[in-house]
Amino acid sequence: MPAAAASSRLDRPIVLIGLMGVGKTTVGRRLAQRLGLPFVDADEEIETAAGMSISEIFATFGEPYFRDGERRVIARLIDGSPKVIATGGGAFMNDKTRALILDRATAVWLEADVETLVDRVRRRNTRPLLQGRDPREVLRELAKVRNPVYALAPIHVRSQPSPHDATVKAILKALSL
Ligand SMILES: Nc1ncnc2c1ncn2[C@@H]1O[C@H](COP(=O)(O)OP(=O)(O)O)[C@@H](O)[C@H]1O
Ligand SMILES: O=C(O)C1=C[C@@H](OP(=O)(O)O)[C@@H](O)[C@H](O)C1
Ligand SMILES: [Mg+2]
Repeated sequence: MPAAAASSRLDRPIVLIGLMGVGKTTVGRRLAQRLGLPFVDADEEIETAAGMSISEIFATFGEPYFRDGERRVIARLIDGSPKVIATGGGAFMNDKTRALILDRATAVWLEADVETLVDRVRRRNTRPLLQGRDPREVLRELAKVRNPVYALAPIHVRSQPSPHDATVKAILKALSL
């Protein structure tokens, strides 16, 4: 791609979407470093704004309240200035949030098979949707419902096995950067 077209990719925020454990937060941070752009994790922003963890928000106010806060936070983050934004796995499922991302950002769907995700979510057991349930079963169900919606993103990248930098490289290639 010509340099001008490639750099226009960076005029808008890059937004990572995909299932829990695929690497949006960790890979997003490294991608931002590599591009010299700010990095923001939407879940962390929500936690800071609420003064509570995601689990506490779900337990105290319920998922619909969280989704509304998530939509408002992402709307604020997509302010046009170039940056890398990692979303939580459910953000792109909200019609308004998705419309906003597709309209004002470059959405990158990071995908991995369910067995890889199960292995990765084991490392941090704070995700409320996985509490008290078999993660494999939940992730299989979510993949079935969500993957066709994630597929609306213009860019699709398979998460590579460690090191994370291989995934960063795959994203840069897909973005022609
Ligand atoms: N490409 C990768 N290879 C190996 N482990 C990874 C990779 N990407 C992410 N991980 C690991 O998987 C776990 C979940 O990653 P995280 O960034 O929190 O995912 P998400 O934000 O999509 O839920 C973390 O322990 C992270 O280090
Ligand atoms: O898939 C989801 O609905 C969720 C994913 C989580 O973020 P990660 O995808 O970063 O784990 C977090 O937003 C919340 O637990 C809900
Ligand atoms: Mg995350």
